[in-house]
Amino acid sequence: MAKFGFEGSDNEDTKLSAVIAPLVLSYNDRIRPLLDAIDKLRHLQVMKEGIELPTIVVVGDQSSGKSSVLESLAGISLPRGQGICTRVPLIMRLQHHSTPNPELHLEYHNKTIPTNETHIAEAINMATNEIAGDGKGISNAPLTLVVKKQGVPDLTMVDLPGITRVPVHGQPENIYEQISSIIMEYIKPKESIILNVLSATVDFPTCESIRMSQQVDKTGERTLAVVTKSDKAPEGLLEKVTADDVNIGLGYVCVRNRIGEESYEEARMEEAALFESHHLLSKIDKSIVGVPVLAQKLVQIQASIIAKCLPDIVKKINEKLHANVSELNKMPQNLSSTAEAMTAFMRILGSAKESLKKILLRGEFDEYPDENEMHCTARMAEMLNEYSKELQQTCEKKDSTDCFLMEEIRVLEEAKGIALPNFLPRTAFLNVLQRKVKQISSIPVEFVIKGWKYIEEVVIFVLMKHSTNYPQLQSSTRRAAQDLIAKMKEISIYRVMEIVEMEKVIDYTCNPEYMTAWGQLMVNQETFMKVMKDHSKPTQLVLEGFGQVEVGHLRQHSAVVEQAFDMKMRMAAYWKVVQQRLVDNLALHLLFSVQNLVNREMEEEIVNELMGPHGGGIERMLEESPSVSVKRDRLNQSIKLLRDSKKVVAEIMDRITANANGD
Ligand SMILES: Nc1nc2c(ncn2[C@@H]2O[C@H](COP(=O)(O)OP(=O)(O)OP(=O)(O)O)[C@@H](O)[C@H]2O)c(=O)[nH]1
Repeated sequence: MAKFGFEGSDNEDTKLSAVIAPLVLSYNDRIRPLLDAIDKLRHLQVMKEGIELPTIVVVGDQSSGKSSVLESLAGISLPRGQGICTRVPLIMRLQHHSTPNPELHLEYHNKTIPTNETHIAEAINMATNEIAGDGKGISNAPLTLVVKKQGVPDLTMVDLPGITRVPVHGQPENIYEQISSIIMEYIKPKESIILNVLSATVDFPTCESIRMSQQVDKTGERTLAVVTKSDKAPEGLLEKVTADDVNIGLGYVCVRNRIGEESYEEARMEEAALFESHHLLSKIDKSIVGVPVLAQKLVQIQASIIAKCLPDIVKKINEKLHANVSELNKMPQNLSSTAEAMTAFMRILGSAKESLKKILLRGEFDEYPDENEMHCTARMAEMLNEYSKELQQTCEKKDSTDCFLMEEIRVLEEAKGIALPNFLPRTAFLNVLQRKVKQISSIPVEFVIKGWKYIEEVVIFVLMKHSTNYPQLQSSTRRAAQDLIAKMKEISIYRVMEIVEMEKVIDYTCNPEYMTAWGQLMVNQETFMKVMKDHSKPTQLVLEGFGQVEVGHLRQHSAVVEQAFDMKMRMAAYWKVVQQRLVDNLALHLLFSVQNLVNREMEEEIVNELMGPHGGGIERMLEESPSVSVKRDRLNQSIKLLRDSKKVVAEIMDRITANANGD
């Protein structure tokens, strides 16, 4: 109990265990305003905003005596009996009031139904039937019972349906799962105090309610056990509560509830007499027996948990309020004229265009610092590098599988004509070039397809992000972007195929690198030819640009080998130029296309699409989309709720401060 810092001595508790009304004397005045504030917050349903309130939750196995405990505390009759009685969460607000006439009412479905002590059980049953249906089903929609009565402790508790594993006749098959999920919802928050009602007639470790509370409160620091039916099973009760096999951090209170048609006062007298004179029960310490002790403990626990949770509640209310107000401010204004709609539309297009310029053209990604996919210039550079590497690797792979110079020799043999032998036939060179280009011809096309796919994803993401507040614009905007990019991709593919085709049929460069590279490669020719002619020399040699090659097989082609070597070296020098051109041209083309897309064509295409037969026109922006208006309503409601809640907690905090200052 020290965990919550409770005050009050055992002696005081002992005195209270005598039959007295009111049940709790001293705490009410101090606790009442705090509890009222929490009850007001509960009534405002601040829990809907994810803010948990300190709550005493009553759990227990079916027929363990939960309702009986509550009626003992409230001094009224609740529906009691065999089988399931509590079918909805019953929020019970007990309030001491000074007038002798009790006032009772039920609150549910936004209505208040006054009732009285005689008809309360009946009224609860009717309300339960209205909430959960006439059968045996259960519901998690709560029913509130307010009891204002002289002498009751100021306490708010939630009684939950009793846990049962076996559905009784007429109950749904999954009754256990339904009840467990309601119980879990209430006992999980760390702000909840679990009042675990255990019947003295059962073995505590076998109780389902113990199993459940242990799941959420392992150390038991927020669990208090009430042992009912002490009169029915007095043997061994003292040992059971002393042994504490089930880890109850806040301790045990043994009670004897009202039995049969006893009046409330009679029941209290019977209970006091039982614990006073029963030969076994009288041995239990008086600080842990009787309903008055239970009332006292609950009031203390409630006060300390409220005091502990209140600052956090205030903080959470303020945070949520702030977050919701700024979200509402970010929402679009309601547009009322075409001019306003046009301005909003142009603003969206303008901001999307600026965003795309930044990420696609200028490489500024301050809007998306953590989303690597949106760092477009870097991603496109990576794609280009990969493409360049793939071009190179594909050629090298092919070269390494062929025997050195054999392709050139074959082509030269076929290009032979009646002509002077030392002229390199151009057709042979073009033939080899064609084969090489053919080997890599699909790579540039795949590159542009991949590039456009990426650009499309980025463009659509940015457009959707900037038009989130106008979902009615999004389908035509998306369509326009997709159509435009599809068109541009087609053009790119055509253009790339043309570039590849040019490389295939024409051999030209003005790049001086070609001559330089050829010159460097030809330095090896003399050594190579010596090996060809002098059969005593080793047939392996290292050639600049080719590494170690085997040349023995070429000695039988001495007529063309020199020419083949020359052709290979020309091709090697020229191929570097071709590869470079294929990378440079595609990079220039793609960047140029992206510039056109962002700077000119996108805007035009989107406007045309929106104004076109399927676009719906700019007027569509005037109709607020249902999702936006639902969101606006939700935010407004939530802001109102939080403002009301803030007022409630502000009042109580002012009071606490005033008290602390001794006002
Ligand atoms: N002898 C005796 N009987 C008790 C005591 N407490 C409860 N009962 C009886 O046990 C039965 C079940 O009590 P309820 O209070 O309806 O139990 P419950 O846990 O609210 O039941 P459900 O909500 O339906 O699960 C009733 O017949 C009560 O009269 C007690 O201290 N002594």
